[in-house]
Amino acid sequence: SNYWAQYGIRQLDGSPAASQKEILTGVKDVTHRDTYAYQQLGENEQFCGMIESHLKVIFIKDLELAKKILIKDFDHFVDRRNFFVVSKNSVLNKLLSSLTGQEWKNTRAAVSPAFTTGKIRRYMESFNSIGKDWVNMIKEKADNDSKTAKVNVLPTVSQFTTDVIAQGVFGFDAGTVRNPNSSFARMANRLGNMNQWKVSLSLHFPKFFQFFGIDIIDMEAFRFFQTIVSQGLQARLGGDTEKRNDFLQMMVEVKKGELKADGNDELSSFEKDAEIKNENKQFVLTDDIINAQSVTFFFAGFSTTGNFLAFALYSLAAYPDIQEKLREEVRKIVKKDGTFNYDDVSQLVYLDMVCCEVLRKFPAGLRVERMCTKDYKEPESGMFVPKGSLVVIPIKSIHNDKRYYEKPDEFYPEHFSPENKAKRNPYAYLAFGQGPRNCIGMRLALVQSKAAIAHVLHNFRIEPSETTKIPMEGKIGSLQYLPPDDLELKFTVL
Ligand code: HEM
Repeated sequence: SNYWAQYGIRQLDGSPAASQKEILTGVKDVTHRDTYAYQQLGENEQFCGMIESHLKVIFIKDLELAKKILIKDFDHFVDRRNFFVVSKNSVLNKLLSSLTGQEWKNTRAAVSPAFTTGKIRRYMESFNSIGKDWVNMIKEKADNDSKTAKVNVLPTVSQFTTDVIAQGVFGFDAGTVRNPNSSFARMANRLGNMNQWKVSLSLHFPKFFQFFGIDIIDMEAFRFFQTIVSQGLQARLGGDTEKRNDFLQMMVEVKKGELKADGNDELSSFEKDAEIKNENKQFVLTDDIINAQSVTFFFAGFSTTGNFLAFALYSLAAYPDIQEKLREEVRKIVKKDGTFNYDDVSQLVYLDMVCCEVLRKFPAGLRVERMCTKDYKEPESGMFVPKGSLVVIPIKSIHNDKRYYEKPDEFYPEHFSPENKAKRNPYAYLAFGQGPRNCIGMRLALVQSKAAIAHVLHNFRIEPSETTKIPMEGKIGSLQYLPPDDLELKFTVL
């Protein structure tokens, strides 16, 4: 049926790119349809309608429309679809990424100060100490003569990210770099790496999952972290007076009204507004909400950051000249003891260009999605978005559009030179989404990853191994873009 015809909107059928059967069997993902729809729409077609199982979708191609949805008329598009709607577990519905309406606004405002650069600075010490342990662990694996280690990239980077989360969120030394089988690491992997096929099915048949009470996440792992968080919170709220530098500590400070953003400039105007609203509403940050936000790190921050690092190391191995240039930059700021200073790392221009280019080519999230919560009419384009429909902004297609990027098929950090960046429409770069509901962990993810890359490049030359496929193709799975499981690289001690 042609649902969108009643609103005078062109309806596009995405099934030539991915049939319902291919999607349900996990061979393809709805985002294959995004790529197809993006190509089907003409230069001047700004959007179209699509149907995705039970969802009515408005698919956006035009960046001005994207801007209206993400910022100017955000009021109509506050919510995201709830990935965990199928779950019996109410705490999952309290994740920042799933919350809706006013409750989302309050929670976002309450936890935002914990994600400003001033607060992330607190973590730099652990990025350095974990980074050094990590580099030493890789060195121990290197062959005595050739000084080369073959590294299975994904599990290796996740040792780093696991310890960083354990330390940064829970103030807990998980020791995964030293002992890759730590129970914290096993549980983090179980929680962070969801069964893609199950997730994909749940998106199509939420009612079925609800009816049979099927959980899409690993509940045992989930309870493991809930227990750690509850105990940590109680200790910090109770007699534990030791000053800690972790997320739980900041949440306790929020609860007591002690945590403020360190320079107001760092908060977006939305966050400032929300902060004021928040005081009026007397929003109470309950232990349940804190608990849920701590677990968010695993869903929203764990595999995204690990995958980003894996893609970054792969890109540097595949482009030795870029690697060399970056190593020179990194070595200018390394301190005698092999660590890095927060401000120095943040100011490296080429490192930032390389990271942006990695995220342009390999965006962890393939779409920005917003649920329309009240009917929306955009007068210039004639676009009408009925309440209850889903707006899709295709990140990967926009990142590969020649109109915005000179050499979309190449790995070309110059796309993000200060001059090129200044010339480009900012909405053409959506790796972390945009607007009030963008990625709250962006700064944390970038600083942590930049520290990891700096430690690796200072100590190793990275090269493809015999088994590394060039060019690498990412795997597409339930709205995410993932590196291949068997990505292997050679690390040679310098
Ligand atoms: C390279 C790593 C990462 C990438 C590429 C990434 C990407 C994204 C994207 C595309 C979104 C959707 C934004 C939108 O809808 O406009 C998002 C949301 C989110 N991210 Fe990240 N992310 C990363 C790391 C992290 C980390 C480390 C955290 C730590 C807590 C995090 C927490 C979140 C949360 C909580 C949301 C939902 C925000 C809300 O609904 O208010 N992310 N991320």
